[in-house]
Amino acid sequence: MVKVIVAGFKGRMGNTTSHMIIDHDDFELTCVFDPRATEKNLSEESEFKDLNVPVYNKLEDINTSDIDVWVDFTAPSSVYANVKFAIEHGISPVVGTTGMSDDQVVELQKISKEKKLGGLIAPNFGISAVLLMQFAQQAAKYFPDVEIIEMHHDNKLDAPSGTAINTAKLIAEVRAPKKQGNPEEKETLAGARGANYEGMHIHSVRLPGYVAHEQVLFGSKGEALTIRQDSFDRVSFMSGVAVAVEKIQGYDELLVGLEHIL
Ligand SMILES: NC(=O)C1=CN([C@@H]2O[C@H](COP(=O)(O)OP(=O)(O)OC[C@H]3O[C@@H](n4cnc5c(N)ncnc54)[C@H](O)[C@@H]3O)[C@@H](O)[C@H]2O)C=CC1
Ligand SMILES: O=C(O)C1=N[C@H](C(=O)O)C[C@H](O)C1
Repeated sequence: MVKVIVAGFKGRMGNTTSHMIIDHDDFELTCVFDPRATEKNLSEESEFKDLNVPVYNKLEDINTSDIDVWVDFTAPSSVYANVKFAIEHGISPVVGTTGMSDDQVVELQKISKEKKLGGLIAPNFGISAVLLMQFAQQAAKYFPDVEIIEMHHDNKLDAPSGTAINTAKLIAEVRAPKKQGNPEEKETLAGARGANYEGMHIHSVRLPGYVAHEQVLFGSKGEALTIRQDSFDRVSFMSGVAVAVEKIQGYDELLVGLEHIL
């Protein structure tokens, strides 16, 4: 039985993940954490009324003695401190929260390596997004002119999305830096061309009704290729989270990308 804490359990992803952990035969929801929580036990919530799961709202109060895996769906401002805390207490992190800097990820990888502790940061747990990133990397070898459009619900805190940044990073591994478009182009409205990652433009759309969607557009002489994925529901991320929770203790370093454990 894998003993799991869900950080950010009061949020959209944290709630969906808590249900998945509870329903999974091989996982036990040991406790949950969210600074927004006022209850002391999950049983105080009607949807969890038959459970006995301690609730924490302060990091330093968490009883870390019997937790194997820390699932984090919190916020860009808190994820680094949470994951560092987990690693320092020998708990394998499975991290979906986006918005960490490259330096923060490198620092966490260093601490994990010293402790020989398995962990995963996945910019996206959806298989459609993992495949989109792989297909996009493959296509970029032949189509170096590319733009990324990511579309999300309007409560999202970070832009561009972690998935869009990761897509651009994967493409950059196979594509020489390139300035796209007309060298003389000028924005008559600031931001019109979006963010720029090594010459690739990334556009962020935020709209009510959307969940998580991405398009990668490639253009060449007389032809174009568009790759698109859609997460219509947050359950789409759960099989990826479950695989990570199940397997992550078998590794001895902090990996980035679900594809490394599939
Ligand atoms: N990797 C993936 O596949 C996915 C990643 N995400 C990412 O997960 C994160 C959470 O997304 P949502 O659930 O939509 O956000 P949300 O805003 O619904 O939930 C975040 C929760 O974290 C809590 N929180 C804030 N600070 C905290 C802390 N220090 N410790 C513990 N909990 C804390 C908040 O009170 C809130 O309940 C975002 O960064 C989002 O981009 C979302 C969907 C899929
Ligand atoms: O905030 C979200 O919702 C999502 N965040 C992740 C990201 O930033 O890429 C993953 C997915 O797109 C949903």
